[in-house]
Amino acid sequence: MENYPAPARVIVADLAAKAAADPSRAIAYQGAPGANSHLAALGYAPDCVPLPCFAFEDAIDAVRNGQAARAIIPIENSLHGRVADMHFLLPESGLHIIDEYFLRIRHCLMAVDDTPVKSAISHPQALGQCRHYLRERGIQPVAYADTAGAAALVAESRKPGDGAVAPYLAAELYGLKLVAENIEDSDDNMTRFLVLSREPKMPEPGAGPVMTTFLFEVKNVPAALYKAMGGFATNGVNMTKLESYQRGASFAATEFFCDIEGMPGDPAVDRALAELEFHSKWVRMLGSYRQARPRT
Ligand SMILES: O=C(O)C(=O)Cc1ccccc1
Repeated sequence: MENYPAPARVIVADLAAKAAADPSRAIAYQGAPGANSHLAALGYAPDCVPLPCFAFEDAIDAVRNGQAARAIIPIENSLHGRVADMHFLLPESGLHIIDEYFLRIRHCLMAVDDTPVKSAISHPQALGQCRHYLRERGIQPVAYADTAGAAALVAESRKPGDGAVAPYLAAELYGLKLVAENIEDSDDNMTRFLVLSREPKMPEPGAGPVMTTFLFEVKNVPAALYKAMGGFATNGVNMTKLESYQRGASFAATEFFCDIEGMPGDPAVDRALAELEFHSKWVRMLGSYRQARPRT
């Protein structure tokens, strides 16, 4: 609680008390009340209690220790790429991906008064999504833990010329004046969120395909990745994401974050995963869930 700027603490305390009264309704997220992840929790489950957590690890711990039934974590954005390093957070978390959720991200510039804004404080992802708007006006981006936390900080410091880039709700919660709305550099500014749970869950019935997300590390031999991927091609399993990421001092891009259509138990998927495992040092399944937005 003490990590948050003072204007956010009373709201955080209220939400924490509501979550403690009924953890089954609580959805933990990283950030202060009014952050995009707060909006995502309410959009995904309107009757939930959004539980603000200062760091991603705190949101994951809240699910692990039973303070919240689920966590909702931003993973990638259509304008600015990867948001959270889930491949670092998830494997050791012991949690399962049970759903995905897409939120249209709308950024507002807000301040305590009408002084021209010289610095915009916000989450690096939000600053990156408004890069052209800020640059064209000579506004200096300043990184902070999250968007709404930045708004609470501006409301607390009341320094003339400081602004925050945050959702409209944050301006309301922390009593800031709106300088501009929808300052993101493109209209199709979407963030994909993953919903995490202690227990795996069968994908909900629905029109879209089932998705499965997993991590793997290929053996460091020629053509290992090519051969590891071959099983998906020969079995007709559609791969919608393959991202390499760096972990450890090897600096060899051999670890990957992958999304496919289908799930274990599908014969074609099982055959493809068997070939993947043969050419990999390890494979870590993170969860299966219904596709929430078609991959066009
Ligand atoms: O800081 C927030 O509002 C977050 O929830 C993180 C974030 C920031 C920008 C886009 C999506 C999520």
